[in-house]
Amino acid sequence: MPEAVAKPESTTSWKLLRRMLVLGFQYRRECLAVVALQLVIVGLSLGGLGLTGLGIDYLRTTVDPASPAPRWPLGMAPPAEWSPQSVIWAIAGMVLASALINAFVRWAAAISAANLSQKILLNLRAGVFEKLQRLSFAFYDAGQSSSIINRAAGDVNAVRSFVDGVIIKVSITSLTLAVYIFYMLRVHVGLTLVCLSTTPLLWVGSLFFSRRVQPMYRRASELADQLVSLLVENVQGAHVIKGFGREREAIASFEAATTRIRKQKEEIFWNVSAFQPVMGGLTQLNMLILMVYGGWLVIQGQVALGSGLFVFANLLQEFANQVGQITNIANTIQSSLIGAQRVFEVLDAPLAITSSDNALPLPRARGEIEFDKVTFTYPTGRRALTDISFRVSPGECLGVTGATGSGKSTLLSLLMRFYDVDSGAVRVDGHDVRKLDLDDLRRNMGLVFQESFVFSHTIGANIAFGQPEATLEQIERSARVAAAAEFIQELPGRYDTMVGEYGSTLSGGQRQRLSIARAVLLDPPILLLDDATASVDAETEHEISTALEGASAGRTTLLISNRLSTLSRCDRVMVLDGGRVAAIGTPETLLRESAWFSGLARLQRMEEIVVAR
Ligand SMILES: Nc1ncnc2c1ncn2[C@@H]1O[C@H](COP(=O)(O)OP(=O)(O)OP(=O)(O)O)[C@@H](O)[C@H]1O
Repeated sequence: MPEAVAKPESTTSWKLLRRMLVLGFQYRRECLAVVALQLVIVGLSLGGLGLTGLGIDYLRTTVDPASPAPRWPLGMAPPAEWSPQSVIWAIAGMVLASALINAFVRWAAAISAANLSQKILLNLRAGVFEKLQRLSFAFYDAGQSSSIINRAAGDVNAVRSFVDGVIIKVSITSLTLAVYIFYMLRVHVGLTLVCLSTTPLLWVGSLFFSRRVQPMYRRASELADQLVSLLVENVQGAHVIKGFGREREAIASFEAATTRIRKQKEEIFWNVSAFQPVMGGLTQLNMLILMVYGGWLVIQGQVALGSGLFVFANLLQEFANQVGQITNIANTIQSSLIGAQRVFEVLDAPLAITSSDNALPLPRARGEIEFDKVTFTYPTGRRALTDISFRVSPGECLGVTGATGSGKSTLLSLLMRFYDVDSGAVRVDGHDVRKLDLDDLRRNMGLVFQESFVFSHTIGANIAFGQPEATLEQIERSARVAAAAEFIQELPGRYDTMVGEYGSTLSGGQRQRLSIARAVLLDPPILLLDDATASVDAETEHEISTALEGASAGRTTLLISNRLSTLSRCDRVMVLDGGRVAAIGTPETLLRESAWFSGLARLQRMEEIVVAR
């Protein structure tokens, strides 16, 4: 079965949640450290608050000796000879000390939370990137590259936020709420129960909110994909856009895409911002209850003014803040669920093309190639090859020609095992490629693509891409074989010259020769050349043909081309037509026997005559 991006419906939110909890469990030690520090912060805040309440109670008895005496905790009662002013100074000093320690612990907590975030992000990105490297072409055919880029860059952030924004926050919030409730119950049980009676409404509200915004977050991710896709297309196709004077339309479509994102974000924002005041309003209701009922309890002498009502009011406010966090947490859960789904789709995509457990090693192939009744259909359902059979002997050069879309490049993809055949077999040295070790198989082949891809690195690093440890001497030798040495010598930094992104500072012919040098450096027994001279002028064609001749010497070569001059250098030529073999033989035989080949020859001779005139 080809790899494809799994359907979103196949993964329920519960399954995703469970998976992310498992992921969070991997970081349990770091999470526990962050939670522990937060608990110290809560403890210090409560300590400071309790001390302030005590100070108020002390002041009250100082002003009105008939009022209830403050209850000093842990034998903290000040010596009788201390003046009221000294006692207040002592209490204020302790409040300040606890605030300073609190600030230090907050700093430590922020650092450990940031470290944890980065660690998770790094691991997730590495995991996704590694998987992307191992996935075969069927996966890339099925998913848009921009969506894949977004998953590795942005969505991993959403998954990370589940650990630090949900798991840790839920732990902190629930522990903090528990501590607050315990403290409030100690002040007065009845007052606590009455004030917190509105809390279930908050939970129902959160549930409603999360159901409402989940589809909005999913849509926002899709729109972000579309924007990246548009951006990539516009940057890569900048020449075409300028050439056709379509800048205005390009700008308009980009603006439309950003507007769609803005509107979607606005919708999310409106929902979040409407939800927060509603939740806030509910918690303020508690304050009303506190003033009426709590005030009565103070008048009755059942609750102290400072360590009772004052502390309680502050706790209630903090309680409301913590409950307000539930909105943020619900919000983060939604966005991270969507992100997680998209990241896990990549991580879970099955690897369709892998080495089997008992794969045969192939250190160095002799170079025999055989296609035996091969039929192949792309994952999109497009049949590309039907019942193809041919053999290439070691050291032989087979030219492959045929109309566009006749299946030439597909032959190379099957040889490299970018895809597996539907039926029949592709063999190298008599072994079915599916039975061979995949790395060994690919190491035995040098591939030059139709579109040569050059990395934004130095010329030398581009040639040594398949063998980074290659010496400068080896690199120079490969460049000479590929007829690239001459133009490289003329570059300002020679082999250390940086080439622009996608090789934009090189001509098409130069890029092709770099690719040939890159393939030659590996010294592969099999060379696969995909239409290297397709879109170059006669002079460059000559240079590339020279390069190809040098490169293919002593190797089995499959050379795709529609140029007669290139094909005539091959031992035999195969003509493909609609994914089938139409003819195969020496160039001379084909000139007589293949209508397509003789037609090609006629056409190109006419071209030469026109050029000569
Ligand atoms: N990744 C793909 N997914 C689906 N269909 C594909 C894919 N690549 C190629 N095809 C289709 O398979 C058929 C054979 O394509 P292939 O690239 O092998 O032809 P080709 O002879 O090399 O063409 P050209 O000379 O234009 O490069 C074409 O009809 C093409 O549209």
